[in-house]
Amino acid sequence: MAENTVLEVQELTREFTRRGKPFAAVDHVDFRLGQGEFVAIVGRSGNGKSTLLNLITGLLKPTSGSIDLDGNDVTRLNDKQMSVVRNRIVGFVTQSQTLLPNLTALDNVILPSVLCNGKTAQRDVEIPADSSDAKSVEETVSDASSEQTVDDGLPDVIAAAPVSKTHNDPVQDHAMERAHALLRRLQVDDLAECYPKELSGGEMRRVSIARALMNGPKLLIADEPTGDLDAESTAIVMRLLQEVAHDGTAVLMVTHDPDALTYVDRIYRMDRGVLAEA
Ligand SMILES: Nc1ncnc2c1ncn2[C@@H]1O[C@H](COP(=O)(O)OP(=O)(O)OP(=O)(O)O)[C@@H](O)[C@H]1O
Repeated sequence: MAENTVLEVQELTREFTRRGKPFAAVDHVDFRLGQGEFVAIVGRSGNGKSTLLNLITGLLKPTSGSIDLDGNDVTRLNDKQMSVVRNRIVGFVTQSQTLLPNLTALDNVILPSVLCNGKTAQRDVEIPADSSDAKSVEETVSDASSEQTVDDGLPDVIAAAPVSKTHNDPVQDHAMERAHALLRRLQVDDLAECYPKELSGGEMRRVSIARALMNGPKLLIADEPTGDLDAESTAIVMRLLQEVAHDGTAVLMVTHDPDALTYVDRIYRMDRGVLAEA
């Protein structure tokens, strides 16, 4: 793998079965992304874009092929090790809304830093063989959503999280400053103390982007990050993603938005599972 490569997928294939017939949602995809590159994938609905992102983030297992993420063979990591990778190396802005309802916008943004004890990715990350306590934001969100009575009490991992109210800890103070700075850059810092239900779709989306950037990921994956944003908010988000790439993070975005495409270095098209440069 070349020295500045953050992500390399080779011959990546994922088959599903529909009405008894197998088909490849992702079909022998080869793709490389280096530090600081900003790349978009476009393609009609149902052509395999989300499946590709879920494979890269280890949320889905491939049928065949390889995925190397910052020197880690994703297909060989166990679930706990993959959680560490997801938390420290990758920031993921998902298409659907995944903010935790019981945390303020600020605490949602701080959460990834709490989950990895203030360790961030812009340095070499060692993936421990036994990461028994590891949880990624995606798993925490999924744990929280499976709680029957969300309002009665938080799941342990959230309840234990030293969120923004706890002071006098330099690591937490630093996390809080960083979270506020990200919210400011996305022009939603005045909403820091609001709960997700008090935010519009576009505001929630911007808070989610701040959360994905909290740990300074080496790879930022964004699935339709401007989906519910107006032109002005789209420009704010895209300029931020451009700056993030300029600072060295590899950015991989799936989008249908022609305005968003004007900011990227390269565009790929996904057509029936096959990826090619547009
Ligand atoms: N778990 C599954 N089982 C069977 N088929 C699936 C499964 N997940 C996705 N598919 C199919 O795989 C294909 C690719 O789906 P995918 O969600 O990756 O498309 P997409 O390009 O991201 O679409 P969109 O732009 O609408 O989000 C679709 O035909 C979809 O129906």
